[in-house]
Amino acid sequence: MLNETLFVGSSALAKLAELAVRPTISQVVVVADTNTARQCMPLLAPHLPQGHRVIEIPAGEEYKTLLICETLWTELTNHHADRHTLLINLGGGVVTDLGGFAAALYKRGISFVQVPTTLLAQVDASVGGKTGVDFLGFKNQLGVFQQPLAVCIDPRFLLTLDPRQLTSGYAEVVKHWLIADAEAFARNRYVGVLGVDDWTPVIQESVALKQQIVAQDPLETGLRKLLNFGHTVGHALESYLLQQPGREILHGEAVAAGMVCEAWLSYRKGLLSERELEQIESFLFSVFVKVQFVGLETEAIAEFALQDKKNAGSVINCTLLSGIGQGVYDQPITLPEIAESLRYYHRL
Ligand SMILES: NC(=O)c1ccc[n+]([C@@H]2O[C@H](COP(=O)([O-])OP(=O)(O)OC[C@H]3O[C@@H](n4cnc5c(N)ncnc54)[C@H](O)[C@@H]3O)[C@@H](O)[C@H]2O)c1
Ligand SMILES: O=C(O)C(=O)C[C@@H](O)[C@H](O)[C@H](O)COP(=O)(O)O
Ligand SMILES: [Zn+2]
Repeated sequence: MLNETLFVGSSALAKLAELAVRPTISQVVVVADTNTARQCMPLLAPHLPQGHRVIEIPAGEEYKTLLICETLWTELTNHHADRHTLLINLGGGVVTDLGGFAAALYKRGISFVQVPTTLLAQVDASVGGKTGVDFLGFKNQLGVFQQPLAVCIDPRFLLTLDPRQLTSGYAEVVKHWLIADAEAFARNRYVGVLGVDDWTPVIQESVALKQQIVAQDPLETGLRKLLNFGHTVGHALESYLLQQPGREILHGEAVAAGMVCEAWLSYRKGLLSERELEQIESFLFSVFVKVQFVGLETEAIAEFALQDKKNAGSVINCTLLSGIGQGVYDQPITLPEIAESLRYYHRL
């Protein structure tokens, strides 16, 4: 069962204000990163109760770690935050993942509200209860499923977002189309990154699609693995490049590359037609910059997939496509196949 309450639109923060003054809440603590503390706090602040505290963490994927959780837990402890504390996570997927995880563990669990401020977090990361941090260079290696009290999505936060970050978030929107909405893909495939003034309908559609899947399988025993399309190869690429200073890429950029590789694997396994593969590739390359690596690196990148959470024993399970708008999960693939898909991507 999902118990998260979702609000999308310019009244979402007013809903948060109502939640934050519940008499059962002892104190309100906002977690923000250095950028969202500066650029997003002005929109949120009028909706916060008096006496709230703000804890700032450094911005960026390299800080989605246990060490930063410890600094957060230390601050909470030093300020006598009890079990009735409400944590408000104000930021992109790094803040919502880490803040949700930290809330789930502090005193065995305190309530938290997600206030996502990037497109990626608004269409994906803040919804569905996956929280966690990276560990030993592997993405989200430590985490829990824990639903927030609410998710409050105000698209006005996107006004200060860097265009590269906006495009990165768009990858998860496209992922949702490819696994479950052929009509939306067909409607948008000649458009490029949507040049819309109001992201509200795009966010609403994407979130509804994700919620529909999560509601049927919140703990990812089966169907939810559809939401991981592009991530077996995408996370491998993201993790590999994260370890190489100066070559880091954004999560959505990695997922976009991963979707090309996994669409090609789907084609190679006879699940996807050549025409569909070509449509997916040409759309993705029209929107996302090509991720740079050399052919010699493909084996080392593929190795990261050995830690993918969908795996069972030595079998690497991937989510593939049996058509545009039709994901299929638990498709076994091998390390050489992953490396080959990366070489295919590299040659394109
Ligand atoms: N839990 C999930 O279901 C889920 C889903 C998808 C992705 N993720 C995770 O999300 C993370 C990526 O999230 P992201 O792409 O939001 O990155 P991010 O959280 O690093 O945010 C990107 C950058 O934008 C800045 N920023 C955020 N909002 C801003 C705003 N409104 N204006 C100006 N600057 C702003 C941040 O400070 C940061 O520098 C990855 O760690 C990924 O694994 C989780
Ligand atoms: O919500 C989900 O389920 C997803 O898989 C969404 C992904 O976009 C997201 O990147 C997620 O954090 C990946 O999870 P992981 O289990 O592969 O770490
Ligand atoms: Zn993702």
